[in-house]
Amino acid sequence: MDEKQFTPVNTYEYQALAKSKLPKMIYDYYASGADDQYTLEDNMAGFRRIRLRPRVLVDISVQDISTTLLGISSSFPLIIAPAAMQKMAHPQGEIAVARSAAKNKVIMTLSSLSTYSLEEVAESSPTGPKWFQLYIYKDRLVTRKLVERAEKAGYKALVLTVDAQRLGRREADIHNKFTLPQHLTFGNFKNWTASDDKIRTKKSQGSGIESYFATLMDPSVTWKDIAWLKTITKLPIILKGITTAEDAAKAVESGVAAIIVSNHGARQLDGMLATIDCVEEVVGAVRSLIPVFMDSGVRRGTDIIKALALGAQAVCVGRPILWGLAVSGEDGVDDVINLLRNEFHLGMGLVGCRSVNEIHRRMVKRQNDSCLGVSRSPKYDERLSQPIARL
Ligand SMILES: Cc1cc2nc3c(=O)[nH]c(=O)nc-3n(C[C@H](O)[C@H](O)[C@H](O)COP(=O)(O)O)c2cc1C
Ligand SMILES: CCCCCCC(=O)C(=O)O
Repeated sequence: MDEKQFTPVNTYEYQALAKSKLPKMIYDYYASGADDQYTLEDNMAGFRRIRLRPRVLVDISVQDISTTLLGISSSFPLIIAPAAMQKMAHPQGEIAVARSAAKNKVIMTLSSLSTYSLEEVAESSPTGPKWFQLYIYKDRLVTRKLVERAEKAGYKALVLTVDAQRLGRREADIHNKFTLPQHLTFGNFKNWTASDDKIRTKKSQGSGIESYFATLMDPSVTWKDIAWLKTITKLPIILKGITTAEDAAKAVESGVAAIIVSNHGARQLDGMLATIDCVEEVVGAVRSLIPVFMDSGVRRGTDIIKALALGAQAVCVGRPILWGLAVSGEDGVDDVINLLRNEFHLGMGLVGCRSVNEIHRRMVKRQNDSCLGVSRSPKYDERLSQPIARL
Protein backbone atom coordinates (compact mmCIF):
# COMPACT_ATOMS: atom_id res chain seq x y z
CA MET A 1 0.00 0.00 0.00
CA ASP A 2 1.16 3.54 -0.79
CA GLU A 3 2.42 5.33 2.32
CA LYS A 4 0.32 8.40 1.50
CA GLN A 5 -2.91 6.40 1.80
CA PHE A 6 -2.12 5.04 5.23
CA THR A 7 -3.82 6.98 8.00
CA PRO A 8 -2.76 5.96 11.50
CA VAL A 9 -5.68 5.30 13.82
CA ASN A 10 -3.75 4.97 17.08
CA THR A 11 -0.49 6.13 18.63
CA TYR A 12 1.28 2.81 17.92
CA GLU A 13 0.63 3.27 14.22
CA TYR A 14 1.95 6.83 14.48
CA GLN A 15 5.13 5.40 15.97
CA ALA A 16 5.49 2.91 13.12
CA LEU A 17 4.99 5.61 10.53
CA ALA A 18 7.43 7.96 12.27
CA LYS A 19 9.98 5.16 12.34
CA SER A 20 9.70 4.78 8.58
CA LYS A 21 10.26 8.53 8.06
CA LEU A 22 12.98 9.49 10.54
CA PRO A 23 16.73 8.88 10.15
CA LYS A 24 17.73 5.93 12.35
CA MET A 25 19.86 8.02 14.74
CA ILE A 26 16.95 10.33 15.48
CA TYR A 27 14.26 7.65 15.71
CA ASP A 28 16.45 5.63 18.07
CA TYR A 29 17.11 8.66 20.31
CA TYR A 30 13.37 9.36 20.60
CA ALA A 31 12.26 5.75 20.99
CA SER A 32 14.84 4.12 23.16
CA GLY A 33 15.02 3.49 26.87
CA ALA A 34 17.97 2.74 29.13
CA ASP A 35 19.98 -0.51 29.17
CA ASP A 36 17.87 -3.62 28.43
CA GLN A 37 14.69 -1.54 28.09
CA TYR A 38 12.72 -3.78 30.49
CA THR A 39 11.06 -0.76 32.03
CA LEU A 40 10.33 0.68 28.58
CA GLU A 41 8.10 -2.24 27.77
CA ASP A 42 6.76 -2.48 31.31
CA ASN A 43 5.52 1.12 31.25
CA MET A 44 2.97 -0.01 28.67
CA ALA A 45 2.46 -3.54 30.01
CA GLY A 46 1.68 -1.97 33.41
CA PHE A 47 -1.43 -0.39 31.95
CA ARG A 48 -2.48 -3.72 30.46
CA ARG A 49 -2.21 -5.41 33.88
CA ILE A 50 -4.92 -3.05 35.08
CA ARG A 51 -8.41 -3.82 33.84
CA LEU A 52 -11.53 -1.68 33.82
CA ARG A 53 -14.76 -2.34 35.78
CA PRO A 54 -17.49 -0.51 33.86
CA ARG A 55 -20.85 0.51 35.33
CA VAL A 56 -23.76 0.18 32.93
CA LEU A 57 -27.12 1.84 32.38
CA VAL A 58 -25.73 5.28 33.09
CA ASP A 59 -27.05 8.10 30.89
CA ILE A 60 -23.93 9.26 29.04
CA SER A 61 -25.69 11.35 26.42
CA VAL A 62 -24.01 14.42 27.89
CA GLN A 63 -20.35 14.08 28.89
CA ASP A 64 -17.83 16.66 30.03
CA ILE A 65 -14.22 15.47 29.77
CA SER A 66 -12.61 18.81 30.64
CA THR A 67 -10.66 19.46 33.82
CA THR A 68 -8.63 22.12 35.63
CA LEU A 69 -4.91 21.59 36.33
CA LEU A 70 -3.18 23.96 38.75
CA GLY A 71 -5.80 26.58 37.90
CA ILE A 72 -5.52 26.08 34.12
CA SER A 73 -8.49 24.70 32.22
CA SER A 74 -7.71 21.80 29.96
CA SER A 75 -9.95 20.16 27.34
CA PHE A 76 -9.15 16.75 28.87
CA PRO A 77 -6.65 15.47 31.46
CA LEU A 78 -3.60 15.43 29.19
CA ILE A 79 -0.42 17.51 29.38
CA ILE A 80 2.36 17.49 26.78
CA ALA A 81 5.56 16.22 28.43
CA PRO A 82 8.87 18.02 27.85
CA ALA A 83 10.99 16.43 25.14
CA ALA A 84 14.33 17.80 23.99
CA MET A 85 15.36 18.71 20.45
CA GLN A 86 12.07 18.61 18.54
CA LYS A 87 13.38 20.18 15.33
CA MET A 88 14.98 16.80 14.68
CA ALA A 89 11.44 15.50 14.10
CA HIS A 90 10.16 18.43 12.02
CA PRO A 91 11.47 21.89 11.06
CA GLN A 92 8.64 23.54 13.04
CA GLY A 93 9.63 21.49 16.12
CA GLU A 94 8.47 22.94 19.44
CA ILE A 95 6.53 25.72 17.68
CA ALA A 96 4.29 23.18 15.94
CA VAL A 97 3.71 21.40 19.25
CA ALA A 98 2.94 24.67 21.06
CA ARG A 99 0.46 25.78 18.38
CA SER A 100 -1.27 22.43 18.47
CA ALA A 101 -1.43 22.48 22.27
CA ALA A 102 -2.98 25.97 22.24
CA LYS A 103 -5.53 24.99 19.59
CA ASN A 104 -6.45 21.81 21.44
CA LYS A 105 -6.55 23.49 24.86
CA VAL A 106 -3.94 21.37 26.59
CA ILE A 107 -0.86 22.49 28.51
CA MET A 108 2.50 22.19 26.74
CA THR A 109 5.67 21.66 28.76
CA LEU A 110 8.71 23.00 26.95
CA SER A 111 12.06 21.27 27.53
CA SER A 112 14.91 23.59 28.47
CA LEU A 113 16.84 21.69 25.79
CA SER A 114 14.49 22.83 23.04
CA THR A 115 15.67 23.71 19.54
CA TYR A 116 13.58 26.92 19.46
CA SER A 117 14.12 29.40 22.26
CA LEU A 118 11.55 29.61 25.05
CA GLU A 119 10.68 33.15 23.85
CA GLU A 120 10.10 31.98 20.26
CA VAL A 121 7.82 29.22 21.50
CA ALA A 122 5.89 31.59 23.80
CA GLU A 123 5.41 34.14 21.00
CA SER A 124 4.31 31.48 18.52
CA SER A 125 1.20 30.60 20.51
CA PRO A 126 0.46 33.34 23.05
CA THR A 127 -2.94 31.98 24.08
CA GLY A 128 -1.76 28.49 25.00
CA PRO A 129 -0.77 27.84 28.62
CA LYS A 130 2.78 26.55 28.96
CA TRP A 131 5.03 25.13 31.63
CA PHE A 132 8.82 25.28 31.43
CA GLN A 133 10.99 22.26 32.27
CA LEU A 134 14.24 22.87 34.07
CA TYR A 135 17.45 21.01 34.91
CA ILE A 136 19.79 22.43 37.55
CA TYR A 137 23.09 23.37 35.98
CA LYS A 138 26.45 23.29 37.77
CA ASP A 139 26.53 27.01 37.05
CA ARG A 140 23.50 28.22 39.03
CA LEU A 141 23.49 31.44 37.04
CA VAL A 142 22.46 29.45 33.95
CA THR A 143 19.47 28.06 35.84
CA ARG A 144 18.60 31.44 37.35
CA LYS A 145 18.64 33.15 33.95
CA LEU A 146 16.43 30.46 32.43
CA VAL A 147 13.95 30.88 35.28
CA GLU A 148 13.87 34.66 34.84
CA ARG A 149 13.35 34.33 31.10
CA ALA A 150 10.58 31.74 31.53
CA GLU A 151 8.78 34.03 34.00
CA LYS A 152 9.12 37.01 31.69
CA ALA A 153 7.86 35.02 28.68
CA GLY A 154 4.70 34.02 30.57
CA TYR A 155 5.27 30.35 31.41
CA LYS A 156 2.88 29.35 34.19
CA ALA A 157 4.97 26.82 36.14
CA LEU A 158 8.45 25.34 36.38
CA VAL A 159 8.78 21.58 35.99
CA LEU A 160 11.99 20.57 37.73
CA THR A 161 13.26 17.20 36.53
CA VAL A 162 14.67 15.29 39.51
CA ASP A 163 15.37 11.85 38.02
CA ALA A 164 18.33 12.86 35.88
CA GLN A 165 21.28 13.65 38.14
CA ARG A 166 23.13 11.76 35.44
CA LEU A 167 21.77 10.76 32.08
CA GLY A 168 20.65 7.14 31.66
CA ARG A 169 22.66 4.88 29.40
CA ARG A 170 20.82 4.50 26.10
CA GLU A 171 22.77 1.94 24.16
CA ALA A 172 21.34 2.84 20.77
CA ASP A 173 22.64 6.40 21.20
CA ILE A 174 26.09 5.02 21.97
CA HIS A 175 26.07 2.78 18.89
CA ASN A 176 24.78 5.62 16.72
CA LYS A 177 27.22 8.14 18.26
CA PHE A 178 24.19 10.34 18.71
CA THR A 179 24.75 14.04 18.21
CA LEU A 180 22.59 17.08 17.52
CA PRO A 181 22.61 17.47 13.71
CA GLN A 182 24.96 20.26 12.54
CA HIS A 183 22.19 22.56 11.28
CA LEU A 184 20.46 22.63 14.70
CA THR A 185 21.25 24.44 17.95
CA PHE A 186 19.85 24.59 21.46
CA GLY A 187 17.47 27.54 21.23
CA ASN A 188 17.90 28.72 24.82
CA PHE A 189 21.68 28.88 24.84
CA LYS A 190 22.61 30.74 21.70
CA ASN A 191 24.83 33.29 23.40
CA TRP A 192 25.93 31.37 26.43
CA THR A 193 28.94 29.36 27.47
CA ALA A 194 26.59 26.39 27.81
CA SER A 195 26.68 26.21 24.05
CA ASP A 196 25.50 23.46 21.79
CA ASP A 197 29.12 22.89 20.73
CA LYS A 198 29.59 20.73 23.79
CA ILE A 199 27.23 18.11 22.43
CA ARG A 200 29.36 17.76 19.31
CA THR A 201 32.88 17.74 20.70
CA LYS A 202 32.91 14.15 21.95
CA LYS A 203 31.07 12.70 19.01
CA SER A 204 33.64 10.06 18.22
CA GLN A 205 33.51 8.62 21.73
CA GLY A 206 29.86 7.59 21.89
CA SER A 207 26.61 9.30 22.76
CA GLY A 208 26.99 13.08 22.54
CA ILE A 209 24.16 13.66 24.98
CA GLU A 210 25.78 11.68 27.76
CA SER A 211 28.93 13.81 27.68
CA TYR A 212 26.97 17.04 27.22
CA PHE A 213 24.83 16.24 30.22
CA ALA A 214 27.73 15.24 32.44
CA THR A 215 29.61 18.44 31.59
CA LEU A 216 26.79 20.84 32.36
CA MET A 217 24.25 19.37 34.80
CA ASP A 218 24.86 19.21 38.52
CA PRO A 219 24.84 15.68 40.00
CA SER A 220 25.04 17.08 43.56
CA VAL A 221 21.52 18.54 43.54
CA THR A 222 19.50 17.77 46.71
CA TRP A 223 16.33 18.91 48.46
CA LYS A 224 18.27 22.05 49.48
CA ASP A 225 18.18 23.15 45.87
CA ILE A 226 14.38 23.05 45.85
CA ALA A 227 14.49 25.56 48.69
CA TRP A 228 16.96 27.64 46.65
CA LEU A 229 14.75 27.49 43.55
CA LYS A 230 11.82 28.73 45.61
CA THR A 231 13.84 31.81 46.59
CA ILE A 232 14.41 32.82 42.97
CA THR A 233 10.91 32.35 41.53
CA LYS A 234 7.27 33.00 42.27
CA LEU A 235 6.15 30.38 39.78
CA PRO A 236 4.70 27.12 41.09
CA ILE A 237 7.32 24.34 41.08
CA ILE A 238 6.37 20.86 39.91
CA LEU A 239 8.75 17.96 40.63
CA LYS A 240 9.02 15.49 37.76
CA GLY A 241 10.40 12.05 38.50
CA ILE A 242 9.03 11.11 41.93
CA THR A 243 8.10 7.42 42.21
CA THR A 244 8.11 6.56 45.94
CA ALA A 245 6.00 7.44 48.98
CA GLU A 246 9.15 8.56 50.81
CA ASP A 247 10.08 11.15 48.19
CA ALA A 248 6.46 12.17 47.70
CA ALA A 249 6.22 13.03 51.41
CA LYS A 250 9.44 15.06 51.14
CA ALA A 251 8.14 16.83 48.08
CA VAL A 252 5.01 17.92 49.94
CA GLU A 253 7.17 19.06 52.86
CA SER A 254 9.37 21.06 50.49
CA GLY A 255 6.36 23.12 49.44
CA VAL A 256 6.18 22.27 45.75
CA ALA A 257 2.90 22.76 43.90
CA ALA A 258 2.58 19.32 42.31
CA ILE A 259 4.34 16.05 41.51
CA ILE A 260 4.72 14.16 38.27
CA VAL A 261 5.13 10.43 38.89
CA SER A 262 7.55 9.58 36.11
CA ASN A 263 10.43 7.30 35.20
CA HIS A 264 11.37 9.59 32.31
CA GLY A 265 9.85 7.25 29.75
CA ALA A 266 12.21 4.48 31.00
CA ARG A 267 15.21 6.43 29.71
CA GLN A 268 16.98 6.72 33.04
CA LEU A 269 17.01 3.74 35.44
CA ASP A 270 16.16 0.45 33.75
CA GLY A 271 14.56 -2.08 36.10
CA MET A 272 12.37 0.49 37.82
CA LEU A 273 8.69 -0.18 38.26
CA ALA A 274 6.34 0.92 35.52
CA THR A 275 5.13 4.35 36.58
CA ILE A 276 1.48 3.31 36.61
CA ASP A 277 2.51 0.87 39.36
CA CYS A 278 3.88 3.79 41.44
CA VAL A 279 0.87 6.08 41.20
CA GLU A 280 -1.22 4.73 44.08
CA GLU A 281 1.73 4.72 46.49
CA VAL A 282 2.59 8.33 45.69
CA VAL A 283 -1.05 9.46 45.79
CA GLY A 284 -1.41 7.81 49.22
CA ALA A 285 1.62 9.64 50.59
CA VAL A 286 0.52 13.00 49.20
CA ARG A 287 -2.85 12.79 51.01
CA SER A 288 -4.56 15.16 48.54
CA LEU A 289 -2.32 18.04 49.66
CA ILE A 290 -1.05 18.69 46.11
CA PRO A 291 -2.03 17.34 42.69
CA VAL A 292 -0.30 14.26 41.35
CA PHE A 293 0.22 13.83 37.61
CA MET A 294 1.88 10.84 35.93
CA ASP A 295 3.70 9.97 32.72
CA SER A 296 5.52 7.14 30.94
CA GLY A 297 3.73 4.60 28.78
CA VAL A 298 0.43 6.39 28.15
CA ARG A 299 -0.62 5.29 24.66
CA ARG A 300 -4.43 4.96 24.86
CA GLY A 301 -7.36 6.97 26.14
CA THR A 302 -8.18 4.08 28.48
CA ASP A 303 -4.67 4.46 30.00
CA ILE A 304 -5.72 7.95 31.05
CA ILE A 305 -8.84 6.53 32.73
CA LYS A 306 -6.71 3.99 34.60
CA ALA A 307 -4.27 6.66 35.81
CA LEU A 308 -7.13 8.86 37.02
CA ALA A 309 -8.83 5.92 38.74
CA LEU A 310 -5.61 5.35 40.70
CA GLY A 311 -5.56 8.97 41.83
CA ALA A 312 -3.65 10.99 39.22
CA GLN A 313 -5.27 14.26 38.12
CA ALA A 314 -3.83 14.08 34.60
CA VAL A 315 -1.26 12.28 32.49
CA CYS A 316 1.65 13.69 30.51
CA VAL A 317 2.45 12.23 27.12
CA GLY A 318 5.94 12.20 25.60
CA ARG A 319 6.78 10.06 22.57
CA PRO A 320 3.33 9.92 20.89
CA ILE A 321 3.51 13.69 20.42
CA LEU A 322 6.94 13.32 18.77
CA TRP A 323 5.56 10.64 16.44
CA GLY A 324 2.72 12.94 15.36
CA LEU A 325 5.23 15.77 14.85
CA ALA A 326 7.52 13.57 12.76
CA VAL A 327 4.69 12.27 10.58
CA SER A 328 3.07 15.60 9.70
CA GLY A 329 4.12 18.50 11.90
CA GLU A 330 1.37 20.48 13.64
CA ASP A 331 -1.37 18.44 11.90
CA GLY A 332 0.18 15.23 13.17
CA VAL A 333 0.32 16.56 16.73
CA ASP A 334 -3.34 17.65 16.40
CA ASP A 335 -4.24 14.18 15.23
CA VAL A 336 -2.42 12.38 18.06
CA ILE A 337 -4.08 14.63 20.65
CA ASN A 338 -7.47 14.07 19.01
CA LEU A 339 -7.02 10.30 18.88
CA LEU A 340 -6.23 10.23 22.60
CA ARG A 341 -9.07 12.65 23.38
CA ASN A 342 -11.61 10.60 21.40
CA GLU A 343 -10.42 7.34 22.97
CA PHE A 344 -10.68 8.92 26.43
CA HIS A 345 -14.16 10.27 25.68
CA LEU A 346 -15.40 6.89 24.43
CA GLY A 347 -13.73 4.97 27.25
CA MET A 348 -15.20 7.29 29.88
CA GLY A 349 -18.66 6.75 28.44
CA LEU A 350 -18.22 3.00 28.32
CA VAL A 351 -17.12 2.79 31.96
CA GLY A 352 -20.18 4.88 32.81
CA CYS A 353 -18.65 8.28 33.66
CA ARG A 354 -20.17 11.61 32.67
CA SER A 355 -17.38 13.76 34.06
CA VAL A 356 -13.75 13.36 35.05
CA ASN A 357 -14.74 13.61 38.74
CA GLU A 358 -16.77 10.43 38.42
CA ILE A 359 -13.70 8.31 37.62
CA HIS A 360 -12.85 6.47 40.84
CA ARG A 361 -10.79 3.64 42.28
CA ARG A 362 -13.47 0.97 41.90
CA MET A 363 -13.36 1.38 38.14
CA VAL A 364 -10.10 -0.55 37.93
CA LYS A 365 -8.82 -3.87 39.10
CA ARG A 366 -5.22 -4.96 39.08
CA GLN A 367 -4.62 -8.38 37.51
CA ASN A 368 -1.66 -10.62 38.16
CA ASP A 369 0.15 -11.57 34.99
CA SER A 370 -0.90 -15.18 35.60
CA CYS A 371 -4.60 -14.23 35.51
CA LEU A 372 -4.38 -12.54 32.16
CA GLY A 373 -4.28 -15.52 29.82
CA VAL A 374 -1.22 -14.08 28.11
CA SER A 375 1.52 -13.51 30.64
CA ARG A 376 3.22 -10.79 28.60
CA SER A 377 2.00 -8.19 26.20
CA PRO A 378 2.75 -8.76 22.53
CA LYS A 379 6.38 -7.80 22.05
CA TYR A 380 6.79 -4.07 21.60
CA ASP A 381 8.64 -4.39 18.31
CA GLU A 382 6.17 -6.92 16.94
CA ARG A 383 3.34 -4.45 17.50
CA LEU A 384 5.33 -1.81 15.71
CA SER A 385 6.07 -3.96 12.71
CA GLN A 386 2.37 -4.52 11.98
CA PRO A 387 1.44 -1.17 10.46
CA ILE A 388 4.83 -0.87 8.75
CA ALA A 389 4.10 -4.11 6.95
CA ARG A 390 0.77 -2.71 5.79
CA LEU A 391 2.31 0.36 4.19
C1 LIG B 1 13.07 12.12 23.08
C2 LIG B 1 12.76 12.47 24.50
C3 LIG B 1 13.33 13.59 25.07
C4 LIG B 1 13.02 13.92 26.38
N1 LIG B 1 13.52 15.07 26.89
C5 LIG B 1 13.22 15.42 28.15
C6 LIG B 1 13.68 16.64 28.67
O1 LIG B 1 14.34 17.42 28.01
N2 LIG B 1 13.37 16.92 29.95
C7 LIG B 1 12.62 16.06 30.72
O2 LIG B 1 12.37 16.34 31.89
N3 LIG B 1 12.14 14.91 30.23
C8 LIG B 1 12.41 14.59 28.96
N4 LIG B 1 11.90 13.42 28.46
C9 LIG B 1 11.00 12.59 29.26
C10 LIG B 1 9.54 12.99 29.02
O3 LIG B 1 9.29 14.27 29.55
C11 LIG B 1 8.56 12.02 29.67
O4 LIG B 1 8.87 11.82 31.00
C12 LIG B 1 8.50 10.67 28.94
O5 LIG B 1 8.69 10.82 27.56
C13 LIG B 1 7.16 10.03 29.21
O6 LIG B 1 7.11 8.77 28.67
P1 LIG B 1 6.44 8.41 27.26
O7 LIG B 1 7.37 8.88 26.21
O8 LIG B 1 6.31 6.93 27.34
O9 LIG B 1 5.10 9.14 27.19
C14 LIG B 1 12.18 13.09 27.15
C15 LIG B 1 11.62 11.96 26.57
C16 LIG B 1 11.89 11.65 25.26
C17 LIG B 1 11.24 10.42 24.66
C1 LIG C 1 21.73 16.87 24.82
C2 LIG C 1 21.16 17.04 26.10
C3 LIG C 1 20.52 15.86 26.70
C4 LIG C 1 19.07 15.85 26.44
C5 LIG C 1 18.43 15.04 27.48
C6 LIG C 1 16.99 15.15 27.35
C7 LIG C 1 16.34 14.06 28.08
O1 LIG C 1 15.93 14.26 29.18
C8 LIG C 1 16.19 12.78 27.46
O2 LIG C 1 15.55 11.92 28.07
O3 LIG C 1 16.73 12.55 26.37
